[in-house]
Amino acid sequence: MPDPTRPATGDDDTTTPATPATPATPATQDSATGSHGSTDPEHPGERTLADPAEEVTEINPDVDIAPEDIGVPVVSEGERLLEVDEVTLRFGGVVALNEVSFHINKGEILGLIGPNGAGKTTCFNVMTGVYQPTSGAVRYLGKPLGKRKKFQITKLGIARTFQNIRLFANMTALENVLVGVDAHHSTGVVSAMFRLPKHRREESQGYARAMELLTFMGLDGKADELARNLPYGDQRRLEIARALATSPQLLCLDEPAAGFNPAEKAKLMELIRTIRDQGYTVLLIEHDMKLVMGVTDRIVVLEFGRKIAEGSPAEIRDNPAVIAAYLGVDEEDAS
Ligand SMILES: Nc1ncnc2c1ncn2[C@@H]1O[C@H](COP(=O)(O)OP(=O)(O)OP(=O)(O)O)[C@@H](O)[C@H]1O
Repeated sequence: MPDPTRPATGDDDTTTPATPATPATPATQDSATGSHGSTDPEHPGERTLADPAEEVTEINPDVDIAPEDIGVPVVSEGERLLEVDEVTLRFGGVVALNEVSFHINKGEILGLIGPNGAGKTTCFNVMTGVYQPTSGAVRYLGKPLGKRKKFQITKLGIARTFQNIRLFANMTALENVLVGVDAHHSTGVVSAMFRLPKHRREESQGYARAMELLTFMGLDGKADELARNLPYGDQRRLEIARALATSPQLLCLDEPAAGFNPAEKAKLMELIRTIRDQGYTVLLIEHDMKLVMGVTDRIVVLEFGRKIAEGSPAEIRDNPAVIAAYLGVDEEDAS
């Protein structure tokens, strides 16, 4: 389970191949209090959680942010994009994932839910190369991810955000998105040093792409602000923009609504739907049931590392095993 107090170093960040020169400042929520609009003691005056009084940034849904061609095969709408096949992952005696199988079709929004410690984040970590499964396989576009490293998986078209925001806090909003764009650029150090034409072309295209994504998110006016100075909700949106900058086929969002007030959650639902409508497939871990039920096409439920249910939001809502898992009672008592 990720440490909520951990700094935003980008250590296991699939979208951020480089570590910034200046150590990033944590942009994390106060999980101990769960309070809204709190401040980071090291940076008085900076918000770390969405403030209910804060105006919610409006997105610009008409800006074209469809994934760019990054040279990987693209499957058609409704075809299988990713498959988790009998994946088991052990941490010593802890079986974090126990023969878990499910798949994600191109163009859908799939919810991955379950009580605390169910294995959701571990599942993301297996899908993004942070961990290798003890047994089983993850197949993307029909091929096993095998021992691919995080940056290789990013290049294949899988991007993620984190439960606890991991922006480069001392870089601007624009620079954070440019890091994502750079993930699939092909020119190397020599090209950059001599500013060869191909490098200059990639640079200006990357800048345009990053600005498009910021505009889509409603953050273009804040492009030059340091990530650490952005309101909490904008930091969350910026993290999504950075993930989209890698032009993924599959976008994995790990609790994107954590710390959000109801107005922010409503806007987030609109954002997720719009992202899907622009051609992305979305895998969503989220504890907020209203949001999950309202935005997903299908839901997979984990409990103690096992898949206990899979189906439409309506099916999941009425599933006795799911109700029991959430209420902590026996299935019979829940039915
Ligand atoms: N690196 C690790 N080393 C040892 N155990 C781990 C590690 N990562 C996760 N676990 C354990 O694996 C299980 C699943 O954890 P995971 O974080 O995937 O759950 P989760 O469903 O994401 O929970 P939450 O909703 O609280 O984030 C837990 O028992 C957790 O303690």
